[in-house]
Amino acid sequence: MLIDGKKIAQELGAELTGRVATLREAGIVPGLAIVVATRDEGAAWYVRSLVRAAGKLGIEASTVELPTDADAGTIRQALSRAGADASVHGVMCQTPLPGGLRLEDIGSAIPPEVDVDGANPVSLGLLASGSTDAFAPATAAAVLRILKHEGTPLAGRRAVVIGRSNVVGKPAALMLLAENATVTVCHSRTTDLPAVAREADILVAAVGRAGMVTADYVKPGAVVIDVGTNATQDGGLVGDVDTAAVAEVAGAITPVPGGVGPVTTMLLMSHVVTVAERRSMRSVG
Ligand SMILES: Nc1nc(=O)c2c([nH]1)NC[C@@H]1CN(c3ccc(C(=O)N[C@@H](CCC(=O)O)C(=O)O)cc3)C=[N+]21
Repeated sequence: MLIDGKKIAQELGAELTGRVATLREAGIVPGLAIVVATRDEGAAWYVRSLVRAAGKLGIEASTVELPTDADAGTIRQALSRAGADASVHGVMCQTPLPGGLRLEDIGSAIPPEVDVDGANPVSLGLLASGSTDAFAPATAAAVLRILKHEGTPLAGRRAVVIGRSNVVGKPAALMLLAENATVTVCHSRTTDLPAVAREADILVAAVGRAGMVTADYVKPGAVVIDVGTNATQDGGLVGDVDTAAVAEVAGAITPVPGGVGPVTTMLLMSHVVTVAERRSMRSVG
């Protein structure tokens, strides 16, 4: 069975429209600032998608375009400036960053309160310690949202995450752990990866290698979440999973496109709206 991420995103969008309307009635316009210091086509696509989604929902999205040779100091300054703006409820920084910079190096400039894509190491630490105040990266949050939407049991079940990045693999593993799954995190040094993956009731693929996860990685009936967004030569998009082959074995699988991506976009919006709601509650007292 293919999981319809677009439909889940639409449901989230309908719920968000109501929450934004309530805020706007109180004179609050949720605002998202996107700092862009990359010419990466995937990032450019995502920025356009975010701006479009924000527009539909009544969220004010602004982009801060930096030169592609911007250094860490320049990016950090743009992030903290956006974070200090009272009309901004969410700040995110597009990756990949220029000059080999890592998101971990600049993410600490985003105040944790408005860190809607979980880029500040403090947010990851809060997530690890079980706090619900911090935001997980939207992509990792999308993995969990899809599993919950599908009613996939998590407690006591075996989850295997392939990939250990700070933006997907690690936070997704922490969130699965918080749901009482038994979690294994695999990576490039894992021995006999297919055998480990085959133990999974829930398999999350976040490696960034097109079609790497084949049918021999999958236990019959497992739920497979494909986080990969790999550009193909003809301008298309494929995941980390060989979807057609794995769909024959899996109980359910997210396609690419139309799986994790659309849910990610909506959850980023949802995080912005949550910050606006939190701030409005505080100002009421
Ligand atoms: N700090 C940061 N956080 C990110 O989450 C982040 C980022 N930087 N930089 C760029 C990548 C890319 N990314 C995508 C999100 C959704 C789709 C998406 O929704 N794609 C559509 C299809 C697109 C198509 O067909 O071309 C889909 O999957 O259905 C794609 C790509 C988030 N990224």
